[in-house]
Amino acid sequence: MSDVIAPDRSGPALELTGVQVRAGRRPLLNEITWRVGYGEHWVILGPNGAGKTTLLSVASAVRHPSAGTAHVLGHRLGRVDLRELRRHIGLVAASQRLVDEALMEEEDQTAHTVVLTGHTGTAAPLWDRYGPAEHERAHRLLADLGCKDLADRPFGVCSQGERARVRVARALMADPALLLLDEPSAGLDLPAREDLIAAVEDLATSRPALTTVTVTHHLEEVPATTSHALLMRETRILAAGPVEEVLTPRNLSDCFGRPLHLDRVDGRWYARAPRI
Ligand SMILES: Nc1ncnc2c1ncn2[C@@H]1O[C@H](COP(=O)(O)OP(=O)(O)OP(=O)(O)O)[C@@H](O)[C@H]1O
Repeated sequence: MSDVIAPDRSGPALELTGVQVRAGRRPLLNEITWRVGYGEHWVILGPNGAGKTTLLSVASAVRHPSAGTAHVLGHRLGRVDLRELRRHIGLVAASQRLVDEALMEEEDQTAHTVVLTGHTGTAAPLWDRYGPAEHERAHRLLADLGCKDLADRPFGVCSQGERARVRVARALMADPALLLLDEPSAGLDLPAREDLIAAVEDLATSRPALTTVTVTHHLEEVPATTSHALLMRETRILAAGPVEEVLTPRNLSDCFGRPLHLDRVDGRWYARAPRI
């Protein structure tokens, strides 16, 4: 019998207790205690080098803590096959090569093909593994992300904004319980950013069981459907909890080390530094 593991929904989606991550002697994360319930939508904010991506690497079952315990989808890292666990986690990160985009461009593969590769979690398509149901699902996901017209377009000619939404569709192909987005709007122009945010907000409604964690540098990129926020500074959590309690001018000023004003319009946040 294979060791297939499934998300355990009797507890939280993520539970990190006293987590430390070191690279050599250098601490990258310290005393991280964090709990994410199923169906919650978190944003992680913090200055460059605070440890946000390192935290996502633990949450995505890519990295073990050096100390402390991390449960991901109810399974303790260190006691479970990480590759099996990662089948239930969708990760969209500009820094990671999840799909061989150069090969996709070279071979004129379509956006639909890129989404299909999410089914096998491979960098290139494995055609004998995709039946009519997978093809149909890839089309549906492109439609869900507001880009069904891209299905037959070569991925290589898609704009950065279109690629960003195709990557999210690809991450959803394996029907993950947890979707992690690391700076999904990086490099997008204003309309492309807004389209991506709208697509992520729609997911919160269309997939109520999906848990999401988004890392971003900009308050303007925080989806209105965000339920919780975590602020990091210098390897540690500064504040974490319901978004209305955490995203305050005082917390943000402490986090980024300068006075900041914060506005909220139609559910979205806008931050700016006052002129001194
Ligand atoms: N393998 C490693 N060895 C040594 N230092 C590392 C390693 N990985 C990350 N770091 C350092 O750890 C710190 C935290 O990195 P991380 O990428 O988690 O920060 P971040 O908050 O995501 O930053 P940014 O906003 O700039 O993307 C950085 O100073 C980085 O240089």
